[in-house]
Amino acid sequence: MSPARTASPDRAAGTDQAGAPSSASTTIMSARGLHLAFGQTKALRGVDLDITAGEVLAITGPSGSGKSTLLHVLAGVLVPDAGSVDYGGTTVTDLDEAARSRLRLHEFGFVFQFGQLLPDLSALDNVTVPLLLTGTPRRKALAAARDALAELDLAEHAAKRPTQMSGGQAQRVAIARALVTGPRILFADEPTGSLDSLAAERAMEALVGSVRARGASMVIITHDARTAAYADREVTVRDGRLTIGGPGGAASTAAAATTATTATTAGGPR
Ligand SMILES: Nc1ncnc2c1ncn2[C@@H]1O[C@H](COP(=O)(O)OP(=O)(O)OP(=O)(O)O)[C@@H](O)[C@H]1O
Repeated sequence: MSPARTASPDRAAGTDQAGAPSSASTTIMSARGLHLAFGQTKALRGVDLDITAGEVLAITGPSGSGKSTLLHVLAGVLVPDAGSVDYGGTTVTDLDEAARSRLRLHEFGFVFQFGQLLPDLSALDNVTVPLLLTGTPRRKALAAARDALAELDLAEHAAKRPTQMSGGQAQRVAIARALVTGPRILFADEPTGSLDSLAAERAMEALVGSVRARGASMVIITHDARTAAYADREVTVRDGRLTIGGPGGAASTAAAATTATTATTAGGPR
């Protein structure tokens, strides 16, 4: 079993790692005192943030304020100069690149603005890839990928390559690819930024609906108020600091827990 797997919070609903009943507001990721500079540019200047199991958290803020940097540090893509990120009892920021890579592959999912699908592969093969990387046998991986595509209303497009689909369809393939491994946290960086408003709405409905149906958490960066409206909680980054929204305030956590508990597969805005 890889360190990434041992880092996972218990996947059985209702228990924590020690087997005790978990409250609906269990913190699954906790960041403290994050600082990161790129040369003279201080992208993060002391960020504290908690992510609760089952919550959809929007990170908003002006261009260049540090949103993507924060998301990449939380997801173990970047290592901060100071501060720590804890996930399920593992200090992500202490792991080496190989262990962080395993963690990303097994525990996290990623959706980016421009889907970043492999252009020469069909939708089905694109969604199958992460499962093959985690060691899932090919036949099982293909079946799971087909299910994920069907869930996003893409069954009839499975054989198409990304260039043969609309932007919205391709982005939904990217969502299926991010969800097919069953991530506990999905990190989405402007996932609808390249889409027109109708396609963006459809993609967000699919994304939030699928995340809630799985009881996963999502951290979503967005400039768009309509996208942020799907979140349970919103924090704002300015000049590398959180200016609105604390680590995971009681009121917002309770709201997120309520939403997670009562969530259906419908993913409409608040
Ligand atoms: N790899 C890098 N090298 C140098 N500077 C960087 C790098 N990545 C980010 N920065 C700088 O760090 C600051 C924060 O960037 P970041 O991408 O996190 O902002 P953002 O809020 O996500 O912006 P946007 O909304 O425009 O995507 C910016 O000043 C940016 O220019």
